[in-house]
Amino acid sequence: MNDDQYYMKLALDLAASAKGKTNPNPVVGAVIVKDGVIAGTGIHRKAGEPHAEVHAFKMAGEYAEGATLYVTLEPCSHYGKTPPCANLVRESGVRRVVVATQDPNPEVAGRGISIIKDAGIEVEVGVLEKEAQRLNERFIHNMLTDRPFVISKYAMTLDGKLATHTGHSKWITGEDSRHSVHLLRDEVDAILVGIGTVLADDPSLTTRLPEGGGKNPIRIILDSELRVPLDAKVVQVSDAKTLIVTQENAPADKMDLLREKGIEFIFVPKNETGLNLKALMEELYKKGITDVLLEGGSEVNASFLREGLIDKYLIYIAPKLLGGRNSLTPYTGMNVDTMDEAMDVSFSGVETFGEDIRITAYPK
Ligand SMILES: Nc1c(/N=C/[C@H](O)[C@H](O)[C@H](O)COP(=O)(O)O)[nH]c(=O)[nH]c1=O
Ligand SMILES: Nc1c(N[C@@H]2O[C@H](COP(=O)(O)O)[C@@H](O)[C@H]2O)[nH]c(=O)[nH]c1=O
Ligand SMILES: [Zn+2]
Repeated sequence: MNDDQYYMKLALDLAASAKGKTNPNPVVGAVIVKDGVIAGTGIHRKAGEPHAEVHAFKMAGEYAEGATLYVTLEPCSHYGKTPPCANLVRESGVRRVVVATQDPNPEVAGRGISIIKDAGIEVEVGVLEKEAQRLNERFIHNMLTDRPFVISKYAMTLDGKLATHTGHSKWITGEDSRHSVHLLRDEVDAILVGIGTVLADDPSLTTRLPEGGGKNPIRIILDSELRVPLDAKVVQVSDAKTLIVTQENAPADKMDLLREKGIEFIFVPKNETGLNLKALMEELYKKGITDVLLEGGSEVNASFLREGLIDKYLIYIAPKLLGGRNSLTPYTGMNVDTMDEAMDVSFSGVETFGEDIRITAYPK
């Protein structure tokens, strides 16, 4: 690893410490190095607050003169909630700027780099670019599609079952896995399940971290016939906000009852295969939802898979075997006739949580 990679790795680790806290903004880390000594570091902590570069320059002070700036995302060039970092960099006195990856935000998209280059400052782009893009996969997806980043997460036994044939599923995975799921919930804007899971598990879908803290994502329930029980845990909005996705012609009196309990509704037209999920995703993004943790169940998983709306897979596998002719599998209802119609993914990593493993995969 050369010096540039060393300092960029540090900037990436700094950025990653704010993962899930800066939505809808990306996470960004900045490191200023002068004569081989780190003179300033900065991270973007929250949308609307100063950017990473601002913190780093404040800390570096006059050491910025003749220094090198390492930043995990191209310095911004627009007036969002904060002034453009590219101007700050131009006036800072730095001699060299190393950028991990360009900012795909159409407001920036290379303009930040040009402003800095035009000022005669040496700029290098692409150091640890893959790592930087993976870290901001959610933000990059938002900028390229104007849709939330959808993570399909489920827990299954070694023989691929979500529950026994009686529907019993508590628990498939152990404490460590379930804790990591709550860490995921803390990071995402919304969690989405189908009415089937609500009826089967009566889940709370809240974030419960033993260390406390953590925020509750917005709970989105796909319920086109409005079958949700009035006493379901997800209807208790004191815990977390709940959005029910249903049809305009769902029973009005039940909708009124639920509205009185603080439930909000999104109406999405039904097409031949069910609710129009692409339209739903676009609508959710307009409401500021930048990522969705899809927690099933098997029918909803299958419909998102069929629509090509899954952007990342987090699959927990427990060292258990259930068998069962009718036991639920992760994408029930998604059926193809021959292997060449299979949906391909690429495995990107395997981690262990207690006795379980978690596979991370991406659509091909
Ligand atoms: N059954 C299992 C899971 N089950 C996930 C269910 O779909 C549902 O999200 C849970 O019941 C959520 O409950 P609550 O929100 O915590 O009250 N998920 C897991 O990671 N492991 C399992 O063993
Ligand atoms: N967080 C971040 C950047 N984020 C960029 O700026 C946009 C948000 O601008 P604003 O609304 O002013 O916060 C965001 O969409 C992304 O393009 N840029 C940077 O130079 N450094 C940072 O630390
Ligand atoms: Zn900026």
